[in-house]
Amino acid sequence: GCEVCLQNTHLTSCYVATFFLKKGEIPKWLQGTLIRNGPGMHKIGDTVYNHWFDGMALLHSFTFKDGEIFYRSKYLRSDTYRSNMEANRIVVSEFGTMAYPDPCKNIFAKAFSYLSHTIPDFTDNCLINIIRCGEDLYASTETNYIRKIDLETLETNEKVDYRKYVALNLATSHPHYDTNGNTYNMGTSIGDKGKTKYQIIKIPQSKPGDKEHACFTNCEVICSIPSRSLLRPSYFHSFGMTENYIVFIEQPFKLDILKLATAYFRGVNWASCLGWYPNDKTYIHLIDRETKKILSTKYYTDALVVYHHVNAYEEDGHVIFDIVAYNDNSLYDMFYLKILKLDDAAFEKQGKTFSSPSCRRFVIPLQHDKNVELGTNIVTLENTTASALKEKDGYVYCKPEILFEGIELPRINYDYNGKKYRYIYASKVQWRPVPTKIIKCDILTKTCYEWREDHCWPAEPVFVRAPEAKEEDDGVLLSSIVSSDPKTSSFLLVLDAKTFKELGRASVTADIHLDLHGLFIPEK
Ligand SMILES: CC1=C(/C=C/C(C)=C/C=C/C(C)=C/C=O)C(C)(C)CCC1
Ligand SMILES: [Fe+2]
Repeated sequence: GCEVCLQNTHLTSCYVATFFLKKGEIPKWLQGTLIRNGPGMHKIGDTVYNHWFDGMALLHSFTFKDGEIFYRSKYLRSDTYRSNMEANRIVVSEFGTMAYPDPCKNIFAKAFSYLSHTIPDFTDNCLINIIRCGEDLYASTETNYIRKIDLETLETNEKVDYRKYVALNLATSHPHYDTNGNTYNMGTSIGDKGKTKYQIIKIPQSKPGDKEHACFTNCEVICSIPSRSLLRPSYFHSFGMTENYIVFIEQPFKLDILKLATAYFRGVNWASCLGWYPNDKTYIHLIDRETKKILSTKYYTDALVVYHHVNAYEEDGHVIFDIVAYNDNSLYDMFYLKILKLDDAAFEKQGKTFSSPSCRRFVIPLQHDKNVELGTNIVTLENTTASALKEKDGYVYCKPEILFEGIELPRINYDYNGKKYRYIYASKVQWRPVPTKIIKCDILTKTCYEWREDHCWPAEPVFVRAPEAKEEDDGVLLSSIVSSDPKTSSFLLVLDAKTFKELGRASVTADIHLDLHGLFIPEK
């Protein structure tokens, strides 16, 4: 293991391994590849990144074939990776680390040339997720770049720049998909004619005979939402989508564009351009997918920070959405490597506490009687304590119901995305950001199943539906488990999603890295 970032830094080339130790049974119907992404290298030459989200993207995959599992891992060959390797030091800036490409040249001359561009050229170190656009898979981060990858070999292909097709400087790593194969994503357009706006885009499915990148050339802006503040658009990591609406949360965790434009010059990292405004409101925007318009009612809630939407759906004239939210912005600070490295005692002593995530349900009434008195709760749905109080001037103050405490990296059976659903699969976090358990939460009964084992750090659990699934939880849950004990190896865990019983596991000879997100691609 690596003393800097708690994981191996030696996987510089393709690592292919067959699992050597299998316990239990992997269902024969499970055919396909789980492909995942996350930071894997935090030291290059003598230089070290500051933040866990800075590490060079390391792809890995678990291929299931007739009850056997094959493992493969490979660093994403981004332009960033190549430049860093060639220089044998960090030369491209990442979220938490500012880098200067050429130390021999005058830093100020460099800074001025960056300033003249306002928005600097961001990294293509796509370390967060794997997304599907058309027929192709891409590694993604939150800048304007995504990198096409090969599912089978994990090789890196071309770089796609969203800006060539739509006005987007940042885009999320958590798109949505519909059953026709279209992809929906959201991002931020900065400084285009002085107008900062959020954009919802639709990347259409591929059709036979399509040209290369047809899905991007045919990409369509569904809706533009003006930012409340031109110089401080809200930061966002994901969004929600129901059958008829898109849910966008404009939170008081904001990106300062002037700070961003001068960060090189000032020698500070991108992370320092994010600001938390606890006295501001959090605005909830609902966008009608049919009319492409934002609903005029001004729904809002108290200041919060959200990264992951869990799911959203409509019921009896309400939009219901579940998110994992925090009371402040401490999460990104917790992932500085100097904090992650601390042992429990030192962690406690450094004073900063980690705002614990909670899964919150918001219930938004789409219509209400115009004559109801101010202060009335206009939620008419039963079985929820979430409320929406009518206020003057078209404002509605929404108060969530807390569904579950201490969960992150939520996943669902994606067949139920946008629909009424019952189960959330997630990682359970206690008072440190590294998860120690996998959990299944039943929203209906408010009960949970948990899986844990000593020295095990489980990754985000991915649900895969069984072939003839009848119920929402008919399927398996896949999670790669990193062992924090050097004597035991890492493994892939297969749980029965219904009972949460272990079906099987397969240990790998290679070190598995702690990752972020991924996708299961069924065998065609
Ligand atoms: C490089 C870069 C960014 C990168 C953000 C990243 C890499 C965020 C990762 C978030 C994760 C992994 C959250 C998990 O919950 C910004 C700030 C968007 C804008 C400036 C340039
Ligand atoms: Fe995420």
